[in-house]
Amino acid sequence: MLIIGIAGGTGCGKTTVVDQILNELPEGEVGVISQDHYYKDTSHLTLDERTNINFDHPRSIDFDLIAKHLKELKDGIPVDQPVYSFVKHNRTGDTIRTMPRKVMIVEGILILTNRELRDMFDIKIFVHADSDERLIRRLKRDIAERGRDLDEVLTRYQTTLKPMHQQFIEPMKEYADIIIPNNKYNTVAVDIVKTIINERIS
Ligand SMILES: Nc1ncnc2c1ncn2[C@@H]1O[C@H](COP(=O)(O)OP(=O)(O)O)[C@@H](O)[C@H]1O
Ligand SMILES: Nc1ccn([C@@H]2O[C@H](COP(=O)(O)O)[C@@H](O)[C@H]2O)c(=O)n1
Repeated sequence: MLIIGIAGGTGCGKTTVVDQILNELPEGEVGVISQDHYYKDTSHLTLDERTNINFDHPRSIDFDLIAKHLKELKDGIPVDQPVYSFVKHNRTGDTIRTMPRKVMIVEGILILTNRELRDMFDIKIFVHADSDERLIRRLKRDIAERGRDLDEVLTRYQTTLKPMHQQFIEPMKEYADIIIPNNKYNTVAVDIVKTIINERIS
């Protein structure tokens, strides 16, 4: 199994890059684990308390479960990724069955901060977009898809997202084998990653 880690700040385009990679590749050869599914269970907290969680700090992520699932997939065992609601700030109780594939992509803002995961990745990719570009994309996406308003996104950006990005995410570029500039759609870089994957699955 080839395991590819794709990191980068919120709104840099990780999910979009993953979709572009999957597009045109034979179905059933590449699987995806998304860090967004692995925010810790917060059922013991009120909605107000959950809203105030710093979701850009590594402690908000259940890295042990990601590593366990990745090991199981390597051993050929299917796993059930939790489904997460960005509206309720909690797991929904549902799961998504994920089958082992020849190539597994693990994507998320903080995945390179975890040593155990980093060591499991054969290729580490960092997707870069400038912070103003990322904020604009995040605003549009969170208002359209994640039940947020302008004030929520900007307050979270100033209080936690920006400082956590500077402290934890940006320094992870040091570990990357490939940095994809993604201020604009970068089809050349996506094609290079696709070529690497095609070599592995053919
Ligand atoms: N290169 C790009 N240029 C313009 N918009 C983009 C680009 N990549 C992604 N987007 C848009 O920005 C938003 C955030 O992208 P997404 O892939 O969800 O980022 P991430 O997963 O890194 O948070 C989405 O609405 C997406 O359509
Ligand atoms: N309940 C939550 C959980 C996380 N976030 C934000 O999601 C961002 C990471 O997801 P991307 O798809 O953008 O990579 C992260 O920056 C968290 O602030 C949230 O808003 N609410």
